[in-house]
Amino acid sequence: MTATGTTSEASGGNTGQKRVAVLVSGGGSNLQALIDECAKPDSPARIVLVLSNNADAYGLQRAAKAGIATAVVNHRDFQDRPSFEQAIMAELDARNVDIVCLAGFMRVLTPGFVGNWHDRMLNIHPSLLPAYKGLHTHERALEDGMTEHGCSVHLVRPALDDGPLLIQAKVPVLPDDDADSLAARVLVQEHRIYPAALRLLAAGAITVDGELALVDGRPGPMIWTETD
Ligand SMILES: Nc1nc2c(c(=O)[nH]1)N[C@@H](CN(C=O)c1ccc(C(=O)N[C@@H](CCC(=O)O)C(=O)O)cc1)CN2
Ligand SMILES: NCC(=O)N[C@@H]1O[C@H](COP(=O)([O-])[O-])[C@@H](O)[C@H]1O
Repeated sequence: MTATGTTSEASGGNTGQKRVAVLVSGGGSNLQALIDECAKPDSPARIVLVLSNNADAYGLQRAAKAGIATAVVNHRDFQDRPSFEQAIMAELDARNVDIVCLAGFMRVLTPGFVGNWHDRMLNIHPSLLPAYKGLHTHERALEDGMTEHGCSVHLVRPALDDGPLLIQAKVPVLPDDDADSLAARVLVQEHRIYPAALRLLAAGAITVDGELALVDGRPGPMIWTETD
């Protein structure tokens, strides 16, 4: 387990902002969208940690370039998920994190960990949930001949890709699409809805009634299209 700090830690930042940790496993393009959003002067959120289970995740380099503290907690270094997650919790607690964002974090989290972050942990998923939970979503949508696809931001629950939906964006599936072209079209929308969802949650605009998210008091999810 390794961690780095930054000079921005000393500044303490704006005390009114929610302190956010982003968990990544790969390239971190969604992380970059969150970094760019939180760099806005009116952001209600401040990213204080980027943590990865993969030391080679490019998302860690994105964080370092932005002056954000990083940590690596490699799941292979632990005998089981609870001990892996205990190490993650220690990093989050050390930085007084308020909100966790999963951004291409590719480990299933246990109910114990998820319970610590009830209604305070977001995930971005590359499908129009509840359709296509799990992995390989674009391939499956193409195999099924879907004409519409998209992405979702949801509050994380123990059940995979479940939980109250905050924002979704829809894209057309084009006749000549393959998984890569469809993924690229969806990713553009992921980079729009994830920052917007984090801003809403950090600003206190999200309430939850059972398993229904209310966005600014209105039943969610907000549904966006490419032209909104
Ligand atoms: N309890 C929850 N944990 C996680 C959720 C969630 O909604 N509830 N979201 C995922 C993100 N995710 C899809 O959005 C996802 C990530 C990983 C997997 C998965 O099968 N992981 C395997 C390992 C795969 C690998 O290492 O390549 C595993 O953990 O054994 C499914 C869905 C994050 N966690
Ligand atoms: N089930 C989780 C999942 O599939 N998440 C997906 O991983 C990609 C991460 O890209 P990024 O590292 O460039 O943000 C994103 O497309 C995200 O929706």
